Amino acid sequence: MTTFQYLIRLITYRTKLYVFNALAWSIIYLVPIVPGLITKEFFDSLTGNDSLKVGTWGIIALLLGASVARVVVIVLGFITDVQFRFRMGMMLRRNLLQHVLKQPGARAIPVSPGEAISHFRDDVDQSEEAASWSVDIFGLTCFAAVSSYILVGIDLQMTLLVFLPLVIVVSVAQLSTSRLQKYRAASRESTSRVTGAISEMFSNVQAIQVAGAEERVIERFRQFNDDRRRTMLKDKMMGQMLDAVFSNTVNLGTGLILLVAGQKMQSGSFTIGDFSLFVYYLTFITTIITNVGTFITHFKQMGVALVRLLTLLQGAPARLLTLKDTLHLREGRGASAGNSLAGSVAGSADDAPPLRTLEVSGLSYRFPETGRGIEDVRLQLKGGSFTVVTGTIGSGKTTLVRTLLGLLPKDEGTIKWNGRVVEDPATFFTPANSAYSAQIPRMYSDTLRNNILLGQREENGMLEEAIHAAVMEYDIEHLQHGLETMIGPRGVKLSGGQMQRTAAARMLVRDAQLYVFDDLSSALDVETEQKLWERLFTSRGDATCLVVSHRRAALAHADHIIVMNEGRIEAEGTAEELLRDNATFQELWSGDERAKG
Ligand SMILES: Nc1ncnc2c1ncn2[C@@H]1O[C@H](COP(=O)(O)OP(=O)(O)OP(=O)(O)O)[C@@H](O)[C@H]1O
Repeated sequence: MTTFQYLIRLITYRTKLYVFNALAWSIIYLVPIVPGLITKEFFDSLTGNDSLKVGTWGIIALLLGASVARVVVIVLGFITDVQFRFRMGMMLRRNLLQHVLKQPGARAIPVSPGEAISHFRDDVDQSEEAASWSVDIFGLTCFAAVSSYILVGIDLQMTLLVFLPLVIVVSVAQLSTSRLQKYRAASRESTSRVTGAISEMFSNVQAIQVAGAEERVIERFRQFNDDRRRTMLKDKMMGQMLDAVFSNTVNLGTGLILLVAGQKMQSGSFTIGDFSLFVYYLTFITTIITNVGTFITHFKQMGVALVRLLTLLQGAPARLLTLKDTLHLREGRGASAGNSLAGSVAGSADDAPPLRTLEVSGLSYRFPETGRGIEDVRLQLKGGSFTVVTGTIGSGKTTLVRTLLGLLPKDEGTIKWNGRVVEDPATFFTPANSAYSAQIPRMYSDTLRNNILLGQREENGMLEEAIHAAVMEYDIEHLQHGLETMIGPRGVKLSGGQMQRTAAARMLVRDAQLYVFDDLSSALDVETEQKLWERLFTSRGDATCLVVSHRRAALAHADHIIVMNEGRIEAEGTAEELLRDNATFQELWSGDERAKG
């Protein structure tokens, strides 16, 4: 999509509103024509050349009337402009958000959260700005057409002198736009890096402290800021230089007109009224030149914003950005697409039939950055079984469960629920079909209760059961406000083990047919870990469990164990079989023993 096509798509999002806005602003720009003519009339009345003959008070009344009319249309223009800009900006943000929400959870955005926020905020604002300024171009063109008609009628040569600067400035602006575009892109990039670094620092405070990396992190942050200062300076300097060129070209034109007008007035071919009209319109022509330049600048910057917004789409068609839809994410296209997806295969997220078998065949996913991941994974889970995926560090355990659940987009492979293909795992593997707890659980700045429930209604003692199964009851007793204790970024910091068990409770509080745990017990002491797996094993009822772990306490409960190595399944079987036949498993088993010892 070119910048121009993007602009057109933004404009046509609410065509009527845009036309109304353009009309309002055309009137705003045209209204000054009238006071110009009235002022000419006034000066001509002094020399007896006036044609209206309304007297001084009549002229004052006309000027007042024109001013009031202008104020009214300006208010109207701002109302339409705000309406148009808001809708356009919200449409872009909505479409971007909808796209991000539809992406596999683990690859929803291709940049850091800080950078993504900057795209949502600044690049959308930039696009709004350019589309909004395009309205002014209509008004300015109308003003230029009507005023030049009037001025040409008075004196062609003088009129050319008025409009000459316009041509020069537009040419200069055109020539320098590619450089401005480059500087703008660089300043945006460096701002994103600073925002991204702040976000990373705040979310990794503990890791930075533990690694004693404060100095290095601050040094890196300083470099980013220095870089930003340099690029911003270039960007601003270029902008200011263009501004200076715009205004000085106009001043030069003004000087020329004054010189020529002086000679003509001496010769009597030019009245004082004509002179006042030229001078009066010149002020507005200055605005025209500046505003045309501003629009060109905004248009070029919009091109930069478009490229950055498209990165958030991660290769999806550019038209997604400007799809015309209701601003509510839950209504219209979003909701209908969700229903049809879920309904097409293996039932919707709420009504999948009881799980008898979950089959995975040929499942592959390679991270584009490293080319590593999982390759041709084939496995089968029986309904009600307890399967543990184990393997050395980096062998692909997390990638396997994430690809299975649709959190990573599979490159190849089929997933079947009771023999029926699951077309969209991301939509399908959600409660009440499936629940998942990630390796690094996320906690929110809220009460422990809300962190577990995450919007789920509390009913039938499910919360207490989940807390018990997750071995959390002792911890809750010892927290000052129990379940109402504020945790997360601005509350009590939970230990790694408490976070893992909170995540387990969060998962268990949801009824699901398939529970997927990724490394749930790595931060637990031996006794708690033992208790946790026992309780999970007994409280899960008929549910099927897929557990990523290399811990004996988990392996001991497994009906079936899958050993991963280098992204592939190396061996499968019971603990007994694998202990007998598989060297990797023997190593993992004894490694866990050593870790405990
Ligand atoms: N975000 C990522 N980008 C690029 N490569 C990745 C990413 N995450 C994992 N990998 C690579 O994919 C491979 C599998 O990683 P994965 O995290 O699935 O292993 P794992 O067995 O779960 O390891 P661990 O026991 O440390 O959790 C590894 O080689 C890893 O380096």
